[in-house]
Amino acid sequence: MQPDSSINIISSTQRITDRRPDSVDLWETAHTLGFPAALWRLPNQRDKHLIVSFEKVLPRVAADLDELPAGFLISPFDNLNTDTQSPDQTLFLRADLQAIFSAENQADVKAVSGEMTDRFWQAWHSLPKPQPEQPSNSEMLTVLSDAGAEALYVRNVAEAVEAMQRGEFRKVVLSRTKQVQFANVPNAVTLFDKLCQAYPTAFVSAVSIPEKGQIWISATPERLVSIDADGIFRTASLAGTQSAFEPDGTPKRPPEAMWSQKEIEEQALVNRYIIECFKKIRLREYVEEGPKTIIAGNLMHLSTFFTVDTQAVRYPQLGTVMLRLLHPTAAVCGTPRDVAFRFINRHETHDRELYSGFLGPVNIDTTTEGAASNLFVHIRCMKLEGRLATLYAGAGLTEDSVPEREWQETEMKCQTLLSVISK
Ligand SMILES: C=C(O[C@H]1C=CC=C(C(=O)O)[C@@H]1O)C(=O)O
Repeated sequence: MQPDSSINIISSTQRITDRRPDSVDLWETAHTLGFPAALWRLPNQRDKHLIVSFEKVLPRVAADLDELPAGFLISPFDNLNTDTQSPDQTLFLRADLQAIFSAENQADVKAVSGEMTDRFWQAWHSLPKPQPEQPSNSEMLTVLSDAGAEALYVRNVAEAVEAMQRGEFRKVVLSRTKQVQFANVPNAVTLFDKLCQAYPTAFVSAVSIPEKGQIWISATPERLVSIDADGIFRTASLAGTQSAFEPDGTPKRPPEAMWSQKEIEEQALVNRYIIECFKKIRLREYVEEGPKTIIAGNLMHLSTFFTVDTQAVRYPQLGTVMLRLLHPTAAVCGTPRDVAFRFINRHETHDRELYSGFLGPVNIDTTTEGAASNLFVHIRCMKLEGRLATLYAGAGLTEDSVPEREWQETEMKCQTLLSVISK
């Protein structure tokens, strides 16, 4: 595809200056100007991507993959398509400036020509010169104690179990938060880079939302909806959790993992939820693979993979339609969905905000083959507000759940980020 003449591109042969911007430069420039930015790395890929939106207050849009221009979506959990009161709650970062960084952190940048782009480059030129390496964050992170948190969580799980034993619903995912304080405001790009290195199979991202004063950072293992350049649709069900390590620290072998009946049932419910969504649109031509044990950082899960060739089934809008039907899946909400959603709202005392929503690039050229959209469930994430980080973790409950074990599971999930950002 030929680049548009109104887009200026810095390529390896065409530099606008003697210094080429790296991801920290572009992130910091966006931050200085109050522009939203998203930085991400797709699972099993090396290139990192960054977009900057020149809209300081992000538009709330319908998550329509067929209509939206290139950009990045990030949706709250509390964003049900049946909620007619506030139907469009997904935040959209339009790709006004777009950069791809190769493994050497060399940028190829493209941006639409105009006043805002000029302002951006001026601000970049005025950035203070790169500082020597900052000290690492180790020993500079304090976990803030929340005395009643465990007791409250355990009580809520016990109530959920009783409700499920009475037959009120089959599954619910209850979450909690854990707060940590950095001694100094951490560099989001450094945290992002550490996560990329630690978790090559995760979707790793950092999203800066200046209007909220928040940066969300995550390393999620859960794909929600992808449509690649050839029109291949992908989704997956993910549930069931155990440590990826033996008590002596040796890594477990995924094919030999043992799963309890509770975990098999918990994942089967997510699977059934996805199949029900296909049934609603009478789509039978999906390929289902699994369940298989997968590694997600320090943890293992059960996952089933679904693919559909949207060209073969002549359903080009499948991604958009399934996104509307799937979110929030039974991996973060429960079944039946609306009953579980109400239980969560009645029992969780924190606002989930963007945790357990979805996020990812839409209509972005990720390869030479054309534009693709890749949306993930926003788990294994934290919200950064200055020096304060709030980590979020949930556990899928069934009538067989043991409350204290579920609390332990959320602790392990918090460790996915904590063990990396504290190094
Ligand atoms: C809700 C979360 O994880 C979900 C995804 C995989 C396994 C899960 C579980 O075993 O409970 C959860 O359903 C989370 O990490 O906050």
